[in-house]
Amino acid sequence: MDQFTATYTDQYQLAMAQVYFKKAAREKEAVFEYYFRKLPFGSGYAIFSGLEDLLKIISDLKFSQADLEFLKKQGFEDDFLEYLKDFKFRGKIYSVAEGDVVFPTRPILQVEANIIEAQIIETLLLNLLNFQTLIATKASRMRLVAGDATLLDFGLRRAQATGGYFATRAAIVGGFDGTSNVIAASEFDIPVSGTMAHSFVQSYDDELTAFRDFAEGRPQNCVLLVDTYNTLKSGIPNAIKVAKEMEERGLKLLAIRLDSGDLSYFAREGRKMLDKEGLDYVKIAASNQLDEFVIKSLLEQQAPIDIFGVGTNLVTGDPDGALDGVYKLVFSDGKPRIKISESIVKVTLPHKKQVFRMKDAKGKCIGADAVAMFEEKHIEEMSHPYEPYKSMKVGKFIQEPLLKLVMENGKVLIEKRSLKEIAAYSSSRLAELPQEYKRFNNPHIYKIGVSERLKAERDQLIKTFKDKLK
Ligand SMILES: Nc1ncnc2c1ncn2[C@@H]1O[C@H](COP(=O)(O)OP(=O)(O)OP(=O)(O)O)[C@@H](O)[C@H]1O
Ligand SMILES: O=P(O)(O)OC[C@H]1O[C@H](OP(=O)(O)OP(=O)(O)O)[C@H](O)[C@@H]1O
Ligand SMILES: O=C(O)c1cccnc1
Repeated sequence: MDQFTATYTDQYQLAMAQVYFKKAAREKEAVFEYYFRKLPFGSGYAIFSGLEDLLKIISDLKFSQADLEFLKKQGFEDDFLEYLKDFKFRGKIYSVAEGDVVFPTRPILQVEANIIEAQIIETLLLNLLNFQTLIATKASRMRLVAGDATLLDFGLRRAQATGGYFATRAAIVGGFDGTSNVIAASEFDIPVSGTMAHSFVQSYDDELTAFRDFAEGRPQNCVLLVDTYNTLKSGIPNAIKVAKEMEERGLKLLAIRLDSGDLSYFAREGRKMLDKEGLDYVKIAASNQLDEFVIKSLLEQQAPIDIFGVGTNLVTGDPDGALDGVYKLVFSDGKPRIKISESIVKVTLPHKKQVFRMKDAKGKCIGADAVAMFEEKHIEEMSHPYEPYKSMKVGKFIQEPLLKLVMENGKVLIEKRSLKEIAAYSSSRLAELPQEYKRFNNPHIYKIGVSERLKAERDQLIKTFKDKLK
């Protein structure tokens, strides 16, 4: 993660920061919030990912000497560069826990800092959180349909350049079991695994010798790719021969991999052929442009596939190129701030806030979160954010506050969790979400409400701006 210095940002952040600096506004306090507007993949929920990376990077963030020299050449002024030399993020961050299920239009994370620091970290924050949340959500959809099958990330080669690194991490948060990506596995302590490529088989004059040599070189966790020439007539029979030879040496072939054709048909035929030879322990792995829909379909066809290797569609978040997460100013210099728009959906909610998840007496999520003023502890009624006559009494519900202080004075406050722990937390939060929000077709729309106080504050602010324009 060494590539992240404070110039991992857009130039306009620095242009604004220099003006704040010159106008002696550098101690001006600001609160920005992170949220997204639209769920990706037609999903009924998203999985929040990337927080721990973000906090770690922010806590170490500085401008290098080379950064300062570059900025000088761009015309930034000496006194400002002198200030940047000692730049450190010293603010607070409140956030939803990494791995939690999250929904559009309500704050997931809040930054409270002086305005220069809060502005400089914007691009980095959006870059990390939008991407990982997108990929963790995609991975989670595959986990939902894959049941007990093993899910492996094979995506590095298809990822948008270095994005593959964080895509692997996010895939694990979303419920994948392992990866072929060695650097990410080593950095994030993720189980690493893999099979063999077609080139290995092609490089030999015959498939059987290729399989024998591979099994010799990789006696544990050996997986043979069986579709280079002919899956049923050559690949699987040769794999069976090698599996038998391994048995003679006290070893076990782990799996065969199918990478083309009708995966359900080949898996069924392959299973029969292996079982007939007493090789019922040999697993079947499948790959080839898989996604949540193909995995769901294969399992509905009762394809006996134990391991799915997923590349392109996972790490590129197909078909959604990006999560549209934004970072908006909601409070500064002692005053609430609002962005007015012709489109009511784009009018921001002012003030530092808290978000409550509504739960019934048994602790089950009822499918609603309410956004409130930060000071509010319990709310009686929540209103639809835009539709004036829609509201709901919520006083009787357990109200779980979601935004917790995770950074103070630039220091990370939360204990580092392993990815396994984050993934387990994510899965437990997803289990609390009723089924209707998890289906692929027309999922139920999760309710996001605003407290009466917050709504009144917003409406008053809109009125003030409208009155000014009269
Ligand atoms: N039984 C099945 N049910 C649903 N989808 C399947 C099934 N078998 C394979 N698929 C998926 O259908 C697509 C098939 O892709 P394609 O037509 O390119 O076949 P292919 O076998 O890869 O062809 P080629 O031999 O040229 O590589 C892939 O996304 C694959 O995962
Ligand atoms: O289809 P994806 O979900 O993106 O999964 C990854 C794909 O990458 C590999 O193919 P590639 O042709 O790159 O290499 P190979 O010769 O090892 O098959 C692998 O065999 C999968 O087909
Ligand atoms: O290990 C594998 O089989 C693998 C790894 C990356 C991409 N495709 C396949």
